[in-house]
Amino acid sequence: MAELRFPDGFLWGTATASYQVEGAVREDGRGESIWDRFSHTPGKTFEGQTGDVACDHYHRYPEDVEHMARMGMNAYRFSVAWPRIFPEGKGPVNQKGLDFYRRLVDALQGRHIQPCLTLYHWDLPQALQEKGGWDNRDTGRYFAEYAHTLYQALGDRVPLWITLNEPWVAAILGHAFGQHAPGFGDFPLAMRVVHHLLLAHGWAVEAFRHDGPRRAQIGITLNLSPVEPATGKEADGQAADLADRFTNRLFLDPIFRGAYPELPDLMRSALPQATPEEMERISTPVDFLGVNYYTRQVVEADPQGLYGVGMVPARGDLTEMGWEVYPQGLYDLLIRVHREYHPQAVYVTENGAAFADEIQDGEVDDPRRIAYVREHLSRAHAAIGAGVPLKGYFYWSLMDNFEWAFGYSKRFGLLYVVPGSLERVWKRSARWYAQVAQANAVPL
Ligand SMILES: N#[N+]C[C@@H]1[C@@H](O)[C@H](O)[C@@H](O)[C@@H]2O[C@H]12
Repeated sequence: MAELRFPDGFLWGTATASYQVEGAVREDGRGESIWDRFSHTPGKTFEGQTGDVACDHYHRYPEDVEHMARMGMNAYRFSVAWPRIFPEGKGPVNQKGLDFYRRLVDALQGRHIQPCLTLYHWDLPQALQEKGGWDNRDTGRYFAEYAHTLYQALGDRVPLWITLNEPWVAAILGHAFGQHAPGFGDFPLAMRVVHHLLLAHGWAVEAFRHDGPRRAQIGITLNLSPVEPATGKEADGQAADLADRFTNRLFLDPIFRGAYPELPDLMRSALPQATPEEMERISTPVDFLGVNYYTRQVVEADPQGLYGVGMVPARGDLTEMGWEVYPQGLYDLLIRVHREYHPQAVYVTENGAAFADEIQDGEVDDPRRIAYVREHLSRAHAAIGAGVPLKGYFYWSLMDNFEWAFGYSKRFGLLYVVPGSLERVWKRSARWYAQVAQANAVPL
């Protein structure tokens, strides 16, 4: 059978995030997070749904690890809930919180699954939000202390460490558009948060270099997407360039080039005046870049749009999120970041799709998700062939979970989670992905 073989040692995993899967939000000393507060605020999430129980991964993780092992996964990307470790964001460590993640890492290692740990996937301790949150530079210092605590506790048992997940989303959706926690609609605030998140990243990498685990690696995960002009008109091209600067380059440039990209005056003036020392800190070298890829952006010049940029509505093969299925964008993106930013290594830390999955007689047939993953993996394989140092792929997500403001209405998982019982049911895509992982090859 024709197949695309991946390099030996390629990581095949799935990804989740603490607030989206764990539940147990009041258990074993966990403090409140900004997502607890946001999801319990009327009108913020689909039907007022919250992550209070989510997938109950906090208690069911042994079963979930067994599912991963049966799939033949050799890696698992998860995030640590900062409020489980420091209920108030700083101060005394909550030992029971640390113990949970020690048990999870033990279970993964027991099944030869490499842990890939994300330090921050948006669930900031509410106590820090009440001191200004990411608008307060001190939060970045507390983040570095939190990171250092985990380096000491889990060390080399975790080979891959990610400082931040999608800081653009945390900053912009959470502070400019109000669609995510903490729910502000203040663009200058959002730009200060961009800078403070980058500083937090730099301080955490420095702490890692100073006395973190010796044999492990650290990186950051960015949400990236190719930006294309709707037409060949110069104005649309300029709009695409600006959208690229405001989304992709806003983080890629500081981290890999030590400087922000050129931005429109209004946008630039909202960024704090960064000192050379701060930019050096932010661009402390990382071992890898995590890429979260879902779709491309098509934009046009639009005087009514943000900074004159209008998003062209996606057309064609759409997911339940309304995103265009565009596998070629993964290839284009991987080639671009490789050629322009030269990361030592790259992982696809998230790629996946929500479709209208239905369970019938205990079966979930999801051919569109199989096609989605097969097409994206074929582009990933081509990128490797073109020289991109791609070392692994994490499907988003292991299981259906709390999709932020969409609640449980969007199903991304390979495992179908039955409402109420929370029973996990393998979708057909789970069996297909298991074959890929076990063969280290994609069947064509
Ligand atoms: N939406 N969507 C799915 C997925 C979300 O569930 C993750 O938490 C984020 O890291 C990223 O946005 C991608």
